[in-house]
Amino acid sequence: MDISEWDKRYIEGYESVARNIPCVNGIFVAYNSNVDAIKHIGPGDVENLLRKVDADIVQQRIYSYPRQIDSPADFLARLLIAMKDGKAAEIPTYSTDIHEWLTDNLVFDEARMGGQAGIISNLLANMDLNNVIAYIPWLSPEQADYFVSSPNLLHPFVREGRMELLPPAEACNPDYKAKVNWIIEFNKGLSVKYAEDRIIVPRNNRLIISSRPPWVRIDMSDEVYEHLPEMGKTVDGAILSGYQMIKEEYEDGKTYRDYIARAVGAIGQLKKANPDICIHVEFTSIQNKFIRSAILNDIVRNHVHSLGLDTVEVANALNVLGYEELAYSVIKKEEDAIVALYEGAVRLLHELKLQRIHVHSLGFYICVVSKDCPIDVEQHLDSLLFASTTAAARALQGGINSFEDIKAGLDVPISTQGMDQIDKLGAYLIRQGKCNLEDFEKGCICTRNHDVLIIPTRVVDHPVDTVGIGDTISASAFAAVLAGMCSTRED
Ligand SMILES: Nc1ncnc2c1ncn2[C@@H]1O[C@H](COP(=O)(O)OP(=O)(O)O)[C@@H](O)[C@H]1O
Ligand SMILES: O=P(O)(O)OC[C@H]1O[C@](O)(CO)[C@@H](O)[C@@H]1O
Ligand SMILES: [Mg+2]
Repeated sequence: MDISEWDKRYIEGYESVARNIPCVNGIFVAYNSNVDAIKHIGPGDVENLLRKVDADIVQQRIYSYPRQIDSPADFLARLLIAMKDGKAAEIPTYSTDIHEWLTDNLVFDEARMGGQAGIISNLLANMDLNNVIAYIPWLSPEQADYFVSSPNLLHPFVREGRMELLPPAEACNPDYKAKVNWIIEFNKGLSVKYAEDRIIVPRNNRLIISSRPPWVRIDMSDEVYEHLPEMGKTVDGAILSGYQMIKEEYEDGKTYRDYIARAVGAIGQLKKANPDICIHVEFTSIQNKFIRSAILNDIVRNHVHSLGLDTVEVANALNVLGYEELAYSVIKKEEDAIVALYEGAVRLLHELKLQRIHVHSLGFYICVVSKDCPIDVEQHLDSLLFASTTAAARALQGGINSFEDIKAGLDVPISTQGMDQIDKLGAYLIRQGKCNLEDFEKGCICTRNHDVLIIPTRVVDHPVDTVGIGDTISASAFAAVLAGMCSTRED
């Protein structure tokens, strides 16, 4: 398909999802939500920060590649690395020192809802989904204020053994504090002078400093855990995220094993009263390879149906699953990186026994689905096109406040770079005899072992923010998949 044909197919995708979305009963969303303190850095900002630290130490830190932020030099090292490559990154910090240093030295531009579960809950509620049940283990009054106030977005609260669903502001715990992450957004073309070097940022992206205070636990109160089957019964799917915060060891003697077991138990509880419930996990950057591996092997494999992630995260996942070479080919900037990405997605689908894996990249998405996924390839294609439209609308407007807002995404141009990338993949697949030109051009490739959807996406030249666009893509696509399943059941 050329761009004008894709434009038409995009409208069909939007209309089909708009028709079907009302039949989704609901989605359960847990665990992570925080306040994102967003700073768009401009000319001179990084140089100012660099003047406050020892340049030699920053240089050493660049070489040592800190996987957690303990000092301003660690922060600047990871910021320079992210800016040089235009790559997204998320690095944890376990003390409040860096937060205080940033507050003293940078003024944030805006504070908004952050965390996959927070962003996704608001998006789904604003899309008018019938019923969004959000569960945030550390829901504080300040955090609750960032949730949209809407009757279709509720949070469980157990009173005298009975579960109630309440607006977040009524379900929060007044003793809890908000978790605040700093988000440093940098724009394509920004020039930064560093020692003898000059960095020119190749792509708009962001660095996240994820605060990990000791009270953040990926868990549930026993009461809510016991009532999960009740909640599972009322929804068609669950979107789970935040596992990146699991630590190897805790101050009180607990270990990652306790939290992994509980996470798997929670999925089991949701499935108890609703064996057909479809579970999506939104992956993210996980610096600790041991935890990354445990999440994939012990939570995702065998328990989860659908996984959403960006290209760096595909490489990271492949890396800990023993596919180091393929992981390297995904991230090195060579001609065949998209082929490696496709091969990697296929590997992950089968290795992790998923029904669906959705990889989002700038300019294109690749989704690989198993043969037993209950909707057909055209419905999968609709869901991806709908997700790209929703993401473009968010990048353009900074948020989605109603289903109607999504339509603006249809006016954002389809990325020609994305088209060029997928043409490379098409040439490879056709050469390998995996599909013919006609199927490839339609975006749907059916093979004996799985089906593959590949679409060019809409890219906004000057996005309001980039943080949270991936969450928007995965959640809107997943909601659309559920809508496809419900409409298929009703037919
Ligand atoms: N300007 C843009 N226009 C449209 N989509 C974008 C734009 N910038 C980024 N994206 C999409 O957003 C995704 C970012 O996902 P990810 O790295 O997971 O971020 P986050 O976790 O913050 O949501 C990219 O993979 C790309 O598909
Ligand atoms: O790992 P954490 O602290 O939950 O942070 C997740 C981060 O990812 C995002 O959800 C974007 O995907 C941010 O809004 C948030 O700061
Ligand atoms: Mg993401």
